[in-house]
Amino acid sequence: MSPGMSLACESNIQNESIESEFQKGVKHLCERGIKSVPSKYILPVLDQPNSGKGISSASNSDLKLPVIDFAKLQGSNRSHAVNSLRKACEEFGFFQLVNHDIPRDVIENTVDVSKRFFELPFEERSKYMSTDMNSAVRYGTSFNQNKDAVFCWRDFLKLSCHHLSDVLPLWPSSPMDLRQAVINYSNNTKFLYQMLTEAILESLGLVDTSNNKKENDELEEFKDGSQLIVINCYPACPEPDLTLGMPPHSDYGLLTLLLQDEVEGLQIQHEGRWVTVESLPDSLVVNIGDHLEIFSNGIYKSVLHRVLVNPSKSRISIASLHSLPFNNVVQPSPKLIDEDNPRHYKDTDFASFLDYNSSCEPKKKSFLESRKLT
Ligand SMILES: O=C(O)CCC(=O)C(=O)O
Ligand SMILES: [Fe+2]
Repeated sequence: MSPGMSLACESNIQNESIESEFQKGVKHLCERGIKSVPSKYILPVLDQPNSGKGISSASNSDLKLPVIDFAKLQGSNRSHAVNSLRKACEEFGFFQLVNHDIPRDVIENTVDVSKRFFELPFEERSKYMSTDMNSAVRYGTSFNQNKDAVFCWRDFLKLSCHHLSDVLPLWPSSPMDLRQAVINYSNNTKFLYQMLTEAILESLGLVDTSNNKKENDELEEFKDGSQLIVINCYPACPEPDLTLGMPPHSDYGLLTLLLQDEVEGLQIQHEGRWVTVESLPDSLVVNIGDHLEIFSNGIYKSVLHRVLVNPSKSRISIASLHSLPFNNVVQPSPKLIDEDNPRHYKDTDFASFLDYNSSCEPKKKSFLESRKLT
């Protein structure tokens, strides 16, 4: 072998071992004391958070997400709250949910145990690493670490909650209280999801509320859907202007309920601007996913959002993603289609979303775009 070839081999081996280090996640990288962002995480200038690209960042005082009071949605005279919900879903695709009734200790325990999970030694966390998108438990990094050319500044733990008795033994056994804390949290968010779904169907005019009857075939199907808990960890980043915690994306399912800690970072796209979502004490952030945009035949929008990282503080968020049962077909509600409002989307299902994700680098709303009828 010529000396030149041997050098080329060595640098390939070096590149491969650096690549495999990145696969271990951002927390692992930070624990090794980096002072700058490695090139693997540096976005092309136009995709960097402050590049503009025709979209400016609004400050918090500028614009706020609508606030929906869950207690009022549950009351007997709820038509005003249902109207506010409809407006929030039409105009923002996102809202803050207050008075949601999840006990404070359930929330605090979930955030606390999530932080402790990410503080475990890498060897313990890595037991749950899997590149299989269908795995019931998956510890990973970036957005789609099998495909992303540039990595984002996020590690995550995904826990499928469906069917709980089958998947629970697969969830991390350490920290010892993780399973119980996440079960409590997921039961609470499932209940909220079910109540919100009922109110959302009502806001679309799809539930017969006369005589206190709540009749709707879709309601039962929605209520019994799938649930995935995603715990996101965004370590403090030495150069936050060069990278993102999550790239602009929309969520695939029906509804996402998000708990963020006190560190802000989430931004949503609204009227051509990036709007920072305030961290309101005791609230949850709720957003419409692709499936609900399809089901509502485009009346409600699944909105692009992204996550900025912080120069000094690590951030935790916990997303509860709700969708239809795995094999169900998602289609625009026939009741929302008529001559004036033709069908805007093709049928889809969760499996085709996964296929799409495994076959290409997910870019922004491309899955939803692929379901649109022209
Ligand atoms: O961390 C956040 O604030 C947002 C997380 C998110 O968008 C997601 O998990 O899909
Ligand atoms: Fe999201």
